[in-house]
Amino acid sequence: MNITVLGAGAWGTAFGQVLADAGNNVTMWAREPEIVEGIRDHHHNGVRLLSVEKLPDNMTATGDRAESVKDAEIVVVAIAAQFARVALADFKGLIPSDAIVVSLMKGIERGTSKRMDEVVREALDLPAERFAAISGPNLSKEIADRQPAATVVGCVDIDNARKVAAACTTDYFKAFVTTDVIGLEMCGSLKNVVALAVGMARGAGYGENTAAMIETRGLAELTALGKAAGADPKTFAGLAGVGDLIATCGSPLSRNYTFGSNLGKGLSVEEATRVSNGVAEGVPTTDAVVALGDELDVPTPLAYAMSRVLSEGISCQQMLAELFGAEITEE
Ligand SMILES: NC(=O)C1=CN([C@@H]2O[C@H](COP(=O)(O)OP(=O)(O)OC[C@H]3O[C@@H](n4cnc5c(N)ncnc54)[C@H](OP(=O)(O)O)[C@@H]3O)[C@@H](O)[C@H]2O)C=CC1
Ligand SMILES: O=C(CO)COP(=O)(O)O
Repeated sequence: MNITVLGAGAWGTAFGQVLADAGNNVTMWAREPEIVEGIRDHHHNGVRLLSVEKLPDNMTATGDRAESVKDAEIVVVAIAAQFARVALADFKGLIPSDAIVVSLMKGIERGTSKRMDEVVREALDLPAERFAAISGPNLSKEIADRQPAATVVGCVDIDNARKVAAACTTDYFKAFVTTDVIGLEMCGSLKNVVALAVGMARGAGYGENTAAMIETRGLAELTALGKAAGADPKTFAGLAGVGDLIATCGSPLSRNYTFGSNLGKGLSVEEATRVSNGVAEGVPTTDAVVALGDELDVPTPLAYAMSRVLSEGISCQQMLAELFGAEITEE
């Protein structure tokens, strides 16, 4: 198939390699000429994915929007979530009317509290059956190294989910399918907030018990919010839920975990942002989760505590104290 990836960041590029390994013709669209030339002329992304020396031959790049998508059967969006709406507006009318649009993004839009399925569909005026989300424990560097991994493709039209899954299946990358798009979106976005908190506790020197407490309470919070938003609770026990929590909350390869860890070590939000190796989606998503919780009448103590860390600079100890009320409650 002809597949275009919009955004040649770490995951966009690594996923582009998966698609190329699966036998597709892959075109990367990037706005930076240095990245376009690197991929097109040298099969290398020296800005965002240095660990891969040579990207596959069936992978090229362009900075021209119309050219990038003109023959695309699948268009994959891998742009930092808060910029997806504005970036996609420039592609409206250019994407072939039968192409499936796939989002790799894990975030909630600040200001609107909308999930990426909502943002992408609104920006491109796309019917639900032509939208798919991909989410799972997918740390980009490990997948770029072709380590075995799995993910979940979600689309309300299961045949289209299968089509996308087939297009990204290789001997090291396995894709499952679901119709629970909302569940995938909620899992991927909310686990980043949990990873910030776990990273912060780790950076402050706390051990396994504290990490397990935050991950478990975080899972309960994202499950409650997801259910209220219309997700299938089963999704939260799968690869995109527990699976991604384990990967992201346990690895320094995660930008969210590392961002939190730097806060726990005493860096300010500005300092942690400066040293971040790519976008830490949990940072802008935290406030959006609190707003969504208010909207859906679901308590979000973890997201609220992290929002106070990010806006008021409360300590790790204060953040953890915020997770629980004074009264004794059932788990
Ligand atoms: N890295 C990972 O392991 C995984 C990431 N994800 C998700 O995938 C998404 C992308 O992540 P990743 O590739 O790693 O992030 P990076 O930080 O490496 O890259 C972000 C990408 O967004 C682009 N971008 C930012 N602002 C704009 C804009 N205004 N217009 C156009 N493009 C823009 C950047 O372009 P430029 O280079 O020009 O700034 C870059 O291509 C995120 O939502 C993330 O949560 C999901 C699973 C795994
Ligand atoms: O989503 C991810 C792994 O599944 C990547 O996490 P980060 O965005 O924190 O690096």
